[in-house]
Amino acid sequence: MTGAAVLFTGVTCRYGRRTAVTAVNLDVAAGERVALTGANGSGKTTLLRTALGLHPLAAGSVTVDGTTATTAAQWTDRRRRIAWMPQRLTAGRFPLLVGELLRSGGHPEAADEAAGRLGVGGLRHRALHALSGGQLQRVFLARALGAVAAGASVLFADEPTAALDFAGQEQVAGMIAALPVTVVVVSHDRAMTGACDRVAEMAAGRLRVIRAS
Ligand SMILES: Nc1ncnc2c1ncn2[C@@H]1O[C@H](COP(=O)(O)OP(=O)(O)OP(=O)(O)O)[C@@H](O)[C@H]1O
Repeated sequence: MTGAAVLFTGVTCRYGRRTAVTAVNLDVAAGERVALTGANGSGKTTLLRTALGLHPLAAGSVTVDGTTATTAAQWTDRRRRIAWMPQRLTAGRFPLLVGELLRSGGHPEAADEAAGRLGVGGLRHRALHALSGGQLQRVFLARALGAVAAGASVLFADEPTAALDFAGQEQVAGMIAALPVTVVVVSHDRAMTGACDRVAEMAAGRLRVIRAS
């Protein structure tokens, strides 16, 4: 048992024979906001995806709210605990509408309300693959806010402001920082990293430095 809301211990991930993440240890306290930074390809996305079960662990463990995930039921529970904002759409041209994605977070009303605040409320009947990068990030955040309203205690966000205009960067960073959850956010945007308590920097798959923001 641990006091950390999210605990990475010796996390190592591989793509084939190539190691992308090496022995990462990171503990994130409940309610803390940690920004993950570092060079392109340093393993930030892979680290978050592993905690969500989207990429296998080669070694180490990840606990969320004190629990590990191995069985299918535990993974389902893990995904309910974590609201996830991916960097981009990885399901390709799967015919999913914005409204369907918003509902999938578990709290359609909260997601709809957030979509309205984020200026994408009118896009419910649009196919996801027909959105611009910035519109898609706003929809992902609205879904994540729905997931938080449905009970998620953690937000993982991968470059949530990267495709946004300046006003959007400020708005989204502010909305993420105001959430009453534990946050791990991959970002190089000052508005976002400045709203975090700590910055953890990765280099070549390893966690190099952790400092106060
Ligand atoms: N599906 C994949 N197959 C093979 N290698 C991959 C795959 N995804 C990522 N990699 C490699 O794993 C390493 C870590 O990638 P990752 O996407 O985790 O880095 P990142 O720090 O998030 O990068 P960025 O800042 O560019 O988003 C990189 O060398 C990348 O090329």
